[in-house]
Amino acid sequence: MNAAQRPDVLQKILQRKAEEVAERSARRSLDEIKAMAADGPPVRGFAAAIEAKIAAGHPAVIAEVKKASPSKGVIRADFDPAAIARSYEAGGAACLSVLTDVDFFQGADDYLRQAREACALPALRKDFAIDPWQVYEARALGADCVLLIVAALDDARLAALSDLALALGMDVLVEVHDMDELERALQVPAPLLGINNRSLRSFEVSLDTTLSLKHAVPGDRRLVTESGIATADDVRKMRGAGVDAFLVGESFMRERDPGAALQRLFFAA
Ligand SMILES: O=C(O)c1ccccc1NCC(=O)[C@H](O)[C@H](O)COP(=O)(O)O
Repeated sequence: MNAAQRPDVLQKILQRKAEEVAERSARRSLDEIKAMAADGPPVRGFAAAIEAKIAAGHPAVIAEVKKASPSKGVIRADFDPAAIARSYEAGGAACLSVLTDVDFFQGADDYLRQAREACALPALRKDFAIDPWQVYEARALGADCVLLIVAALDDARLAALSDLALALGMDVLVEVHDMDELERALQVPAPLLGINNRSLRSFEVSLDTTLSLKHAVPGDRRLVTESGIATADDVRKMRGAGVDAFLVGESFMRERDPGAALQRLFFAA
């Protein structure tokens, strides 16, 4: 089966996610999860942390806590989210991204709690949000930002989930893969706009995805380039094109000390 014939992994993930939301919301009602969200720890400004780094003349790195992925299998067997978070903070990260999806990324809600509690960085809950219940759940877990993947949502659902997250005090990272999705993303008033360089069909990564869409991102959005950033050349290419915010997982996760790897890649003279 070639890449063009391969079913989009996102569709498989979304099918399973709908089952997961049904299971979780049967165990805990919307009213209960709303009450838990209201009791969540105070929000740390996620977009503000990115802007502060950039205003200080630095790249803003959202450093991902990622054990495994559909494209690569297990990336880091020796996985301690709290130690990784502390290492990222010491290495100069602006924010964390923590994968909580169980079935495809071997993530866990506890990884988000542990990573966030171990440091002062704001944290993105990296999951596949399709339902308001999950947005309340994210806040209850302590998330400071949620990911909304345009390819996973129709316009009405995208707007509703974004409005809800913002109303709960969180930031929203709206993620796109192509021009159609970018145009849809711009209907949502969220400042963080992620361009994911990884194809959901072939898993191929091309930084040209960011470079080819960048011109269409208005000045009031903060472009975050996501996936496949691994070398000094990648960083130079992106910064040369005016991209100052990065979401990086695998290349740090494969290093013994992920924060030292971040420091070398982004802050070495
Ligand atoms: O990482 C995957 O294999 C993947 C597959 C299908 C949907 C999403 C996927 N990754 C989520 C991400 O966006 C990345 O974890 C994130 O951008 C970091 O990418 P990387 O630096 O390449 O680990």
